Amino acid sequence: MNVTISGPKGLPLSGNLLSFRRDPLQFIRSASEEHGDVIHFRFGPKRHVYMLMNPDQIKEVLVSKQAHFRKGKGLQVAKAVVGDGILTSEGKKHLRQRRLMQPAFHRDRIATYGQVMVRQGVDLMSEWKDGEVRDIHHDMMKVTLAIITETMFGKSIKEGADQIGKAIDIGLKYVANKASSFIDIPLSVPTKSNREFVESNETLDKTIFALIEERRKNGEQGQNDLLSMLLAARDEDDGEGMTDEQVRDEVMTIFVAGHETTANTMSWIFYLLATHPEIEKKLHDELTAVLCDRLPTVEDLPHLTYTNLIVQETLRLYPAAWTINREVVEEVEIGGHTYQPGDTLMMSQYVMHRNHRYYDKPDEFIPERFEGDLLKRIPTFAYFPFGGGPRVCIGNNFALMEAALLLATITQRYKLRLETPDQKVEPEPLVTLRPKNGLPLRIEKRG
Ligand code: HEM
Repeated sequence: MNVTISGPKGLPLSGNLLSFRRDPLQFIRSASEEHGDVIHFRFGPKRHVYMLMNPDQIKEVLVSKQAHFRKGKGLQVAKAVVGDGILTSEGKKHLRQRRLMQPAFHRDRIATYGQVMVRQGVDLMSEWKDGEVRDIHHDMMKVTLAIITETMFGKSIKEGADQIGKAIDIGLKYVANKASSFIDIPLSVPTKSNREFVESNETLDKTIFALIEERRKNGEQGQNDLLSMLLAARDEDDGEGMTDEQVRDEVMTIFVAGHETTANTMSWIFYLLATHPEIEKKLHDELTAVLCDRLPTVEDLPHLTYTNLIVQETLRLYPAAWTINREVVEEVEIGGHTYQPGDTLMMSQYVMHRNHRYYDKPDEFIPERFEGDLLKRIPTFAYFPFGGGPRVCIGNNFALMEAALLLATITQRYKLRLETPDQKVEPEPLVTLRPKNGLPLRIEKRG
C-alpha cells in the first residue's frame, strides 16, 4: 500500500532545490505547515527527499527499522575530515566503535571533566573588559574547543588547540562546499581549496599521531583523559583495541561532533537571555541561592534546576543539530509508504520542536514549559535534540553538563546585552545551526 504524499511545487529540473537553498529553515517550516505528516521534496532531477513530521515514524527510522538506512550524504562527505569514526561508520564497524567508546562517555566518567569546564570558562572571562562588545559566538567556539582539547589530551595544549581549531574550520568548509556542489572535483586535483585542505589535514595528522605515540610510549596509567580511554579500550569479543588510525579518526570525530554543537548552544542561550531579562533575573536568583559567590561544580547541577531548564528550552528552539538525515539502503515501509533505496528521509528537530501540536506558543522562549511532565506527555521524538536509537549522541551528558556549567560560571559574573535594541540575530543552518555573522554582544560586569 502507498499513501499519497504531497509537497511544495518545484521547478522542472531543479525541483525544490533552489527554494530550499535560499532559506532552508523557512522553506521546511512553511512546507510542514501546509502539508501532511510526510512531505515530499525533489532536489535536482532525481533526488527524492521526504521530511517526516510524525514522531512515531521518526522512531521507526532511528530505532526499530534503523538497519534499512545509512547516514545522509553530508555525513558521508564528512569522512574526508573524520575518517571512518563512530559518527560516519556504518553497521558492524559502527557497533564495535560504539561499544569501545561508550565507557569513556559514561556519566560518572565525564563528571571528572566538570572542573576543566568551569576553569576554561573562568580563563575566557579573564580576557573580558566591562562594557566592551565581543563576538560571543567566537568566544564560545574558543572555550568549547579549549574544553574538548583538555578533556581529550589531559593538559591544555594551547598551540595544539589553535592548530586543531584551524584545521577543523578548513575541513568543515571543504565538506560543506563538497556536499552542496554539483561537480565532484577529486582531492588529487590541486585546486586552491583542495591544496589548503590536504595541507591542513597533514599537519593535523602529524599533531595527533605524535600525541598518540607519546601516550603509547609513556603508558596510559594515571591519565584520566579521553585519549587514554580510547587507547585502553578493548573489545569484549576479541580483546582487540583500536589501531592508531582508528584512534586518530575518533579523536577527530569527537573534536568535530563535540565542539561547534555546544558552542552554538551556548551562543543561543546568551542571545535568548539578552532578549529575555525576566528569565535572566530568575537565573540570577537561582545562582545566588545555590552558589552564593562560589564557582559551580558538578555536584551543584542537580540543584541548578532553572539553569538546566534554560539549556533544555534553548535546545528546543535552536537545536544545534537542526536535522538528521538518513538514506534508504534497502526498501522499507514506514507509515504506509514504501521508500526505495537512494531516497533521503529528513527528520528536522528545528521544525518538530516548533510544532503547535506538541508545544504551546512554540516560538516563545519559556524554560518553565519543561518543569512538569511535558516530556512524558509528548511522543519521544517530538523532542530529540540529541537524536535517538543506537546512534543517539554519545556526548549528550557531556554537552548538557558543559552547557549548564559554562552558563552558571559566566552568568554569575557577567550580563550579556544586545549591542543595539533592534539588533537582528538570525540562525544559519550550515552543518550546525549557528548565529549568522556571529553574535556581537555587550558584556556588563555584575555588581
Ligand atoms: C549541544 C550539543 C550537542 C548536540 C545538539 C548534539 C547532537 C547530536 C545528534 C543529533 C547526533 C545524532 C546524529 C545522527 O543520528 O545522525 C549526535 C551524534 C554524535 N555526537 Fe553529539 N551533539 C552535541 C554534543 C556532542 C559532544 C559534546 C560530543 C563529544 C564530546 C558529541 C559526540 C557525538 C558523536 C561521537 C556522535 C555519533 C554517535 C554515533 O553515531 O554512534 N556530541 N550528536
